[in-house]
Amino acid sequence: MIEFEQVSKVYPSGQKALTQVDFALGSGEMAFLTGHSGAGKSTLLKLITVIERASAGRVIVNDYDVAKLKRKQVPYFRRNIGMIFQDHHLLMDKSVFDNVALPLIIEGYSMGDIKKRVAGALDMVGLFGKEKHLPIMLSGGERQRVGIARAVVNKPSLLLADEPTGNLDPKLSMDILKLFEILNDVGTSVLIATHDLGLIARMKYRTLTLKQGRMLGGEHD
Ligand SMILES: Nc1ncnc2c1ncn2[C@@H]1O[C@H](COP(=O)(O)OP(=O)(O)OP(=O)(O)O)[C@@H](O)[C@H]1O
Repeated sequence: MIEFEQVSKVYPSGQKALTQVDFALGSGEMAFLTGHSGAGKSTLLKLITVIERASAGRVIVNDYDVAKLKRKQVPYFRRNIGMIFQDHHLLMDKSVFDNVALPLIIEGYSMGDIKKRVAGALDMVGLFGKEKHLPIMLSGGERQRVGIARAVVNKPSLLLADEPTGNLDPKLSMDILKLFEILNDVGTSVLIATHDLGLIARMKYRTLTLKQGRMLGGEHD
């Protein structure tokens, strides 16, 4: 599903973000990615989604060697990856329905299909009935769940989350992680970048640790 072979990333400023990183995330696996601020977590996720490209090494995602993807192939490649952000990146002037429907509209689904899938995604995150609300009318945890519904509405095989619980209290954080578990149970691969060691400790998943751009060898439960 994801394979990094000796991957390094140096930004044009000269800043080294990742150095010779090797790791693999298998199909259907769920893992945490952790490390101090500036360790390279966001950069690693950006290499997977081809927001950034590696300076050296090989990144393979869903059987694609991403270095070989042409710029115009990237949007198609990304359809199979759901992305969740700490600050949810919702369109604040659009309803919950419109926010969640966005990936399907871009992909050209029919309105009938869109309604069915959006309803299913909102049901899964416990927001059924809130389609017409604007994000401003929702709590922080609810907004985050709208972001999750949007990320999974087109049933991607891989879900990436960058500090998805950063602004949430422990109870809400746990609720969000339980949602990831539900998605993982139906076969979605999930990689969650987080600082929240307390959260990691409470879950029994593999943990990948970055330190100053290097992946530490020992993986622990
Ligand atoms: N666009 C960029 N241009 C130059 N340097 C960058 C850029 N993005 C990140 N960096 C640098 O690369 C290093 C890794 O940053 P990255 O955002 O991947 O870390 P992180 O582990 O996600 O940190 P945080 O937990 O604080 O979000 C840092 O030194 C950062 O300053």
